[in-house]
Amino acid sequence: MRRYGKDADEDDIRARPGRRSSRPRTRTRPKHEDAAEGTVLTVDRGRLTCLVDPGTRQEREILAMKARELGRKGVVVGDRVALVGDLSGEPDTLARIVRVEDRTSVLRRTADDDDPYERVVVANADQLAIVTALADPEPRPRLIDRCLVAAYDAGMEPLLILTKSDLASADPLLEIYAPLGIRHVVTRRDDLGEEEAETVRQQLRDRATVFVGHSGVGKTTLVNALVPLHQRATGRVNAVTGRGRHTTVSALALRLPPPPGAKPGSKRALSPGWVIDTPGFRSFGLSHIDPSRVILAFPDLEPGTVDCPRACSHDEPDCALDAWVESGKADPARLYSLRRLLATREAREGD
Ligand SMILES: Nc1nc2c(ncn2[C@@H]2O[C@H](COP(=O)(O)OP(=O)(O)OP(=O)(O)O)[C@@H](O)[C@H]2O)c(=O)[nH]1
Ligand SMILES: [Zn+2]
Repeated sequence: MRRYGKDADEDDIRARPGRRSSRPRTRTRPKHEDAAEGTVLTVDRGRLTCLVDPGTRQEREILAMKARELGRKGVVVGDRVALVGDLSGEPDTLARIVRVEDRTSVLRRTADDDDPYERVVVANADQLAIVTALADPEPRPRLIDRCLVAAYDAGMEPLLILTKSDLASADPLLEIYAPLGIRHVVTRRDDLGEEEAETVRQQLRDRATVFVGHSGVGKTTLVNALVPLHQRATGRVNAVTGRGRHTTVSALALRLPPPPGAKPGSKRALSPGWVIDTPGFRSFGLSHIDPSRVILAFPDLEPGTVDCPRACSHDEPDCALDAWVESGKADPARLYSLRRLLATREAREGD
C-alpha cells in the first residue's frame, strides 16, 4: 500500500483545523545528545509510559512527562520520543520528553462531526483493525465505512476483524466490502485458542495495528487472546473517572508474543508486531477528512480525477470519474464504494 501520511508536524492534541499552515515552523532542536530513544506506550493524565532499549537486556518502561520546551505539541501513543533525566525506570522517577520525532502516520478523529477540534489518537501506526461483531451488537456498515475513511485519510491499511461468528454469518458483510479488497479475519470467542490467535497475529506481524471498535464488539476478548500475558483489566470501576465495567480508558500499545519457533534475539522475535488498543467508541467524527487524501487509497481511480473540476467532491455531475469508469478504466463497483465512503463524511443520525 502506498504511503501518503500527511505532514504531522504541528499537531497539538487539540488543534483547530485549517490554522496549521499559518503557524511558523521552527526547527530549532535543543541539544540533547545524551537523550535516549523511546516509544510512547500509553498516556495517562499527562504521564507517558515509554519503552526504552527494546529487545535488549536493558529494556524497560519509564514514566515521563513532556518537557516545557515542547509547548503545546501533543505527544501520543506510538510517538517516538527523545528522553532525558532519570532514565532508570525505577519507581517514583520521572523522565522528560524533549523531542518528538517526525511521524510516519497520524490517526485522527473528531469527537463528533460538529466538533471543530481534531484529536490525534495514535502516531506511527501502519494498520487500522476495524473490529465489528457479526451480531450483538448488530454490525453497522456505515460506522465501518467511516473507520475506513479515517484509515485511508491517515495512510493506514485497513483490516476488518469480524467477531462473534458463532452468532451470524460473515458473508453479507464481506460481500459489501469485496470491491475494496480489504483483508479480513473472522473470529469467535470459543475458538480463540493459541492456534487461532496465531492466525490472527499473522495479519499483525511486523507492524503496528490500531484496534478500533464500538463498545461490546468483543475487542477486549480478542486483544486478551492475542496478547495473553497482558490481560487488560475489565470490570473494574475507575475511582477517578467513575467509568464502569469493561471500559477501556486510554490507548495502550501492547507487544505481541514472538511467533512460534522464532529464535530469541532474531529479528522475527524482536519485531513481533504491536497491538494498539483504544477505548470503545460510539461515533467516529470525520469533519477533518480531506477527500483528496482518501482517493489516494484508490490508485485505479485517482488518475481519473485529473479532469475533475477544482475541489471536486467526486460525487457531483461534473465529476470526471463517471467517464473514467464508463471508458473501462476502472471497475464501477470501485467508484460506487468510493462514493459511499466519501458520503459518510456527512453526519447522520446515529453516527
Ligand atoms: N457469542 C459471542 N460473544 C462474545 C464473543 N466475543 C466476545 N463476546 C462477548 O461479548 C461481550 C463483550 O465483549 P468485550 O470483549 O468486553 O467487548 P469490548 O469490545 O472490549 O467492549 P468495551 O470494553 O466496552 O469496548 C462479552 O460478554 C463477551 O464475552 C464471541 O465470539 N461470541
Ligand atoms: Zn471528481
